[in-house]
Parts: sequence; structure tokens; C-alpha cells
Amino acid sequence: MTRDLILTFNAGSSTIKLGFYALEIAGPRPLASGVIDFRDEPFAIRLKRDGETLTGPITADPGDLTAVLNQAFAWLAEQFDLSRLAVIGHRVVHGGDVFKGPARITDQVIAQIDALARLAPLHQPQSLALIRVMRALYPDVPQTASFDTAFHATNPPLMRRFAIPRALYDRGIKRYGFHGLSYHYIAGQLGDLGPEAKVVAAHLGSGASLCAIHAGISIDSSMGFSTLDGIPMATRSGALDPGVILHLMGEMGQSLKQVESMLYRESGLLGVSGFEADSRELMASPRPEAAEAIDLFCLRIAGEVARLAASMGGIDAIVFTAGIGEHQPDIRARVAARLAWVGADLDPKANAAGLRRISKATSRVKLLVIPTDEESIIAREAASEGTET
Ligand SMILES: Nc1ncnc2c1ncn2[C@@H]1O[C@H](COP(=O)(O)OP(=O)(O)O)[C@@H](O)[C@H]1O
Ligand SMILES: CC(=O)OP(=O)(O)O
Ligand SMILES: [Mg+2]
Repeated sequence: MTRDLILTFNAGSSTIKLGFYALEIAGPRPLASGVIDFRDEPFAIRLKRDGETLTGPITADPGDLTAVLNQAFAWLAEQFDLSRLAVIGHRVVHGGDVFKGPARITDQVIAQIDALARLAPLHQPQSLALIRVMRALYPDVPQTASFDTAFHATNPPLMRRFAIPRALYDRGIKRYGFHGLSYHYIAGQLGDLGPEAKVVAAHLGSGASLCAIHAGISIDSSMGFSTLDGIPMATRSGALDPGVILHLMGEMGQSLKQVESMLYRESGLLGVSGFEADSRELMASPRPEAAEAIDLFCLRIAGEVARLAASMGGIDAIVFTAGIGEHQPDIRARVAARLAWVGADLDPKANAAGLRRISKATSRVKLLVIPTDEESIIAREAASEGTET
């Protein structure tokens, strides 16, 4: 039997994205993409294939991942010949210091991923659950892990360091950086900027970060030790004076769980607006708190661009990507306006049209919109790590 099908998983806090690829010598060829969105009503798996969207209803309780996946895969087996599965590749957010590249999943690798779960509580447990369910469903199919942290393995030690006692760095308390699959893909799309280009890529999705890419490699990024650092996100705070946490736990008697939940789930756009985490709703809202949440988001993005430019000693281009970066021209415009002093000069028409280049021809710093494709990196790494070809 020919095994020539690659399945990819990109597990997020509220969605599981799936990709189907044909395993080919020239590289994985995309066949279809799917999503299980736990916010969807009615709950279902949606599959996009040949420009058509197919829906597989799911009656299982969204809280029971095993039941959800069993049902989703019973339906997927009607769409694909799943006996052809060659490899299953997963995005795993935190690889710590252990993983500098993709890994084939073994019991030991599962234990190592599990040990890092606390640092990415919205993602890591979901990926582990997926790996375990897929093992039970398809015990003969190899699985691989592609790490968000791996692309940042090139960051110089100085960028990795927190200004805390050295011994803690030696114990792994350092900056790792995330969204590396997205930045890896973006770095591969910058050929026209020249081999030495200094680029800040802004991955603005539910989770959001920025990365300094110089000559195609990661130099520095806004996310650090955990997925909380950097700019505010949908529900995460971004960087925060550590004194606030001391005060909450010391003076206000909050527990670790309470603080963790506040920082990961009740902050960011949701926290500042007081009612909504999704940028679409916030942009459409007349409420001043919504405007303030978006303003703070843009201010902190612009500030991070400036910091990352300092890390690289210059900046030639800014790339916007992911849900907000690709689809929110007003947010791009507000970020660009705050960076006019660096030489970013937006072309409003190109921005509204969502062209690849959205800066004026005379702009010193180029502004680009590049749709990301984390799945293609997972598929490529799955093919190289998990198959014999
Ligand atoms: N078509 C769109 N138009 C406007 N905003 C969008 C669109 N798609 C996604 N977004 C915004 O992107 C954010 C989610 O980013 P996305 O990359 O899709 O999420 P995730 O990090 O979960 O993969 C939300 O704030 C959402 O409002
Ligand atoms: C690392 C991270 O925050 O990922 P996501 O944007 O998928 O939530
Ligand atoms: Mg994402």
C-alpha cells in the first residue's frame, strides 16, 4: 500500500487547524485544509478542498477531545483514504532548550514536551492530547513535532538573557521566542529584499509577537520565556512590570492560578476593552474602551518594532502577517503612522487593497503584507523527519 498522505495539526487555544498534503519528491503538495473551531455553533469540522467547503457535524462534547477527534476522523475517513497516511506532523509551541529543530515523536519526546507545558498552558496540553489520540487512532503512523521556539535558536546569547542572576539563565530561565514556524515561512518569502535585509515581522493573530529577521535568520523577538511576553494579545497581557505580579500575590492575596488565569485569559484586548478579544468586534464597536484597547495594541507593536530595529542595528522592512496583520488595514495604518519617524510611509490605497507592498515607492522602510503558512513548514518538517524518502 502506498503511504503518500501527510496530515498536519496546528493546535491553538480555541481552534485546531488541519492540513492535508501529498508527499511528493519536490515537497509536500497542499490538498486540503480543515479547522475544528471550539467556538463554532453548531460545532463541526470544516474542510476546504478544491475551493469548496465541506462540513462534518460534531455532536461530541467540545470538552472531550478524544470523542471530538474520533468523530472528526470518522468523517474525514469518508473524504480521504486515511490508510495512506505516511506521517502526522504537529506544531508544538514550546521546545525549550531541548529542541533546536523538528523531532520524531517517541515516549521520551512526549515527556519532554509535557515538562514544558506550564510555560505554554494555552497550547502545549492541547498538542499533547492530539498526539496521544492520534497514536491511539493510527498506531502505525509516525508523528513529528515542529517547534515554535526552534527558529529562534539562532538568537545571540545577549538577546536571550534576562537581567536576573546568571545561575537562572543556566537553568533555562531565558528568552526563547515563539511563532517560529510562521517566521520561518516568512523568512523564505523575503528574497526580493536582498540577502542582508533587516526585517521586523509582526505575527498578529490571537497570540501575537514580532521577530527581528536579519539575513534570513532570527536575531531577537518580542516573546520570551513563555507565550505571555511582548505585545498585548487577544487575551494575554504581553510584557508587564514584574512588580505587578508581586503586588497581586503579596498584597492582594491572589493565588498563582488566579494570576496565571488573569494574564493568559483575561488580559490583552479582552482585558483593556472589558468585553471582547476579537479585533473585528473591537474595530466595529463605538465604545471608547474598544478604541483604547486597539490604540494600546498599536502603540506597543510600534514600540517593539523600534526595539527590534535596535537589536538589528537598522530596519529595511516591516512585514504584517496572521489574522490581524493580513486582514486589518486600519490597524496596519495606525502602526505605520506611529513609525513615520523611522521612515515608514504607508500607501493608503495599496493598504486598503491588501497588496503585498503597502508602502509608497519612496518609503525608506518597506511595508509588506505576507500571508503566513505555518502548516507548510510543519508538512515539510514532517516529510523530512517522519518518512524514509
Ligand atoms: N478576515 C478577517 N478580517 C478581519 N480580522 C480578522 C480576519 N481573520 C482574522 N482576523 C483577526 O485575527 C485575529 C485572529 O488571528 P488568527 O491568526 O486568525 O488566529 P489564531 O492565532 O487563533 O490562528 C482576530 O483578532 C480576528 O479578528
Ligand atoms: C505562540 C502563540 O501565541 O501561538 P498562537 O498565536 O497560535 O496562540
Ligand atoms: Mg496562530
